[in-house]
Amino acid sequence: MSTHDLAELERLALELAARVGDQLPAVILQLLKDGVDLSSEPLQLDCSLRRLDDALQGPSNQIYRLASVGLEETTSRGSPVVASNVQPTLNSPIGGHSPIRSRASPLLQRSPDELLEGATTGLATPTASPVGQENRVAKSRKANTGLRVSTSSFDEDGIITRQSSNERSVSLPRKKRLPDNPALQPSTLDKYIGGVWDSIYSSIKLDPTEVIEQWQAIESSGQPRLLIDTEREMAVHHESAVQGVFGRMSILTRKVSQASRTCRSLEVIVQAHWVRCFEDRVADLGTSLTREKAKKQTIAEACLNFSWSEKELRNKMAIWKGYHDIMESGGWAALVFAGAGLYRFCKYRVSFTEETFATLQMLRHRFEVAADTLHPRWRQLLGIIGGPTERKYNGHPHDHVVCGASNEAIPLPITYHQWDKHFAYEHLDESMIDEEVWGEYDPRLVTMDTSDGHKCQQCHEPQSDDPRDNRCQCYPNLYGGTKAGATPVQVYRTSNGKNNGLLACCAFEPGSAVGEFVGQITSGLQNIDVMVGQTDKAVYQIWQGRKGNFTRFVNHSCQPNSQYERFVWLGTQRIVLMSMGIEAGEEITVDYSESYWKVSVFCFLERALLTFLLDYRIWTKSVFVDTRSADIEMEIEIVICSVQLLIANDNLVTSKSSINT
Ligand SMILES: C[S@@+](CC[C@H](N)C(=O)[O-])C[C@H]1O[C@@H](n2cnc3c(N)ncnc32)[C@H](O)[C@@H]1O
Repeated sequence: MSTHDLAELERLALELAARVGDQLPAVILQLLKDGVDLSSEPLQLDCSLRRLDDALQGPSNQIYRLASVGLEETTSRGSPVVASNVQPTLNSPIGGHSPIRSRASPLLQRSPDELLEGATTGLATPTASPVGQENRVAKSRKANTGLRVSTSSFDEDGIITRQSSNERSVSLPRKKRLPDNPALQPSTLDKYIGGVWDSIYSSIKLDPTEVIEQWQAIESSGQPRLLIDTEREMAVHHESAVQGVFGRMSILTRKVSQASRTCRSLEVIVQAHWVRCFEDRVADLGTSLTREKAKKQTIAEACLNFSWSEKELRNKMAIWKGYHDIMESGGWAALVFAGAGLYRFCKYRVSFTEETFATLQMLRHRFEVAADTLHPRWRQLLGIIGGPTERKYNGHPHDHVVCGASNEAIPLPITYHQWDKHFAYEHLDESMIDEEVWGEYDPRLVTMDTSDGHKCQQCHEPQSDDPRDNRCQCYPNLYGGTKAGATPVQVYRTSNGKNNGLLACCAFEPGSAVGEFVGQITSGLQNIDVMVGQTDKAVYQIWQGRKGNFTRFVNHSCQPNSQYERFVWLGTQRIVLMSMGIEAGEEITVDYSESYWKVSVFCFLERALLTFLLDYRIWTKSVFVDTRSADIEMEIEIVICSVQLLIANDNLVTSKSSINT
């Protein structure tokens, strides 16, 4: 077959796929308008080829089913969540949903018999036309799609699991009833742990130098330098000066708040440590006195040093003992990063049970991994009590894989050594273009009118990286210049054969972004896990095998708690992992079996048709695409009028096709 024929075939396959992709949304919309409930039964899209010679023999001709794609999730599941911020786009055949998850097309490995049986296929890789494209084959790992949600609240890894699959619905979060007087409510363990994660992943900077700097600034001039400058500018009193004052005051307030937060951590460190010293002193006196007398004498000594009454001291001690116990089980990070609820947690002691301390012990290394990697100087605070100030976990937060109950975290590369002794992973904040493939071109660029600046395709508000100009609030934690700090997720070691997975440390509201799918923008990879992106101009792959971000560790589940969404930021397509309601402590999962590629019928058909035509050298007249549910049966017939695709004779003739539905 000549190159020209191949090109013609490819063009034909693309055209067919485009037509199917174009018509499908309208067909589904029409069905919805006709009142057909597409959510009650699974919909199926079948793609078949019929041999022309069979067709000529009559209606009993053999139909070659190429692939079968369930459509139910594209019409029902995603909609409620995305309704608020995702509009259908031209590029997604079924309403702006997920791009596809690509694995090598099983079609490529199938025998004609298997094809005739019409087995459901996997995903096809796209045809892109980047510079220097080559087929690079890498090791393939098969996804097992059998993950089911169990019923316990904590599994053996200390991971929260769902109570029932029904909870996985995408309804918006229910508002919690506020307690009558929140300030007086005792803090529960969940709230406490949430507070620790919140502050570890917040922008606070726990570092003794913060306190020293502020103190020195006050001492040297009577008041902070920042304020003196500010007042000078205020005298001028024109608009930019007011703005300047505001800016400086914001910085001063931030620094003093940081210093105050650091002081609070220092305070609880010394108070918890004081309890340990108290116990030592009691033990020391206990060598010559009864324990009761030893304790009484130690309290008397302390009252003298603090200048407090015994009652006052005992009240404080009760709280400090709480700090000490938390530190003993959850480690120093559990105490140092405790949120505002720490005092109440220890005062009411409602959750001071064995289970609580077992849970904190389980989280100890997880807290430490996050604290050490995100706040490299936090352990310096322990210097105040002569504690160890050296970091245990260095590098990037996701260089460490946290393990089940109370085990130390292990280095990420070790978890891949069974497949690759030299495994290394480079953490990226932004995707990188594979220049060998795309040169200078970014295949994620979409065609759009920017005469009026960049407008969001979903909310239609102006987009900008400068937060003062940006009005798009679609995924505010990812785009718009007010990026939050690190995402509260950790790589964890699963115990059920999935190798690593991704854990949520904090809850993610339905519809909020967990993160962007970041990796190497490439093309032409086969037999390897890649995400396929598609714009009106190009089809590209995002590969995360050796570089990327944490979305690389998201496993498949048939009852996922997140999904991928296309989003265009400043004219460049992004793929965002969006929460469908993720609880703190839960594994983050997506459905990357059929549901990813089923929405991109376009890519799938394109490859399926092409492969079939090329491999089996048949000539065809019609392609049928059916959508079916249990009670409705319909058929979208794509009739290619007088197509003569005579590949066997190396003689390719095509004519214009038309589609009937
Ligand atoms: C994107 S990676 C996810 C992270 C992966 N578990 C790891 O350790 O690198 C996809 C691969 O994870 C594995 N995987 C994902 N979900 C799975 C599941 N539910 N059951 C078994 N393996 C799964 C498969 O090997 C798949 O090719």
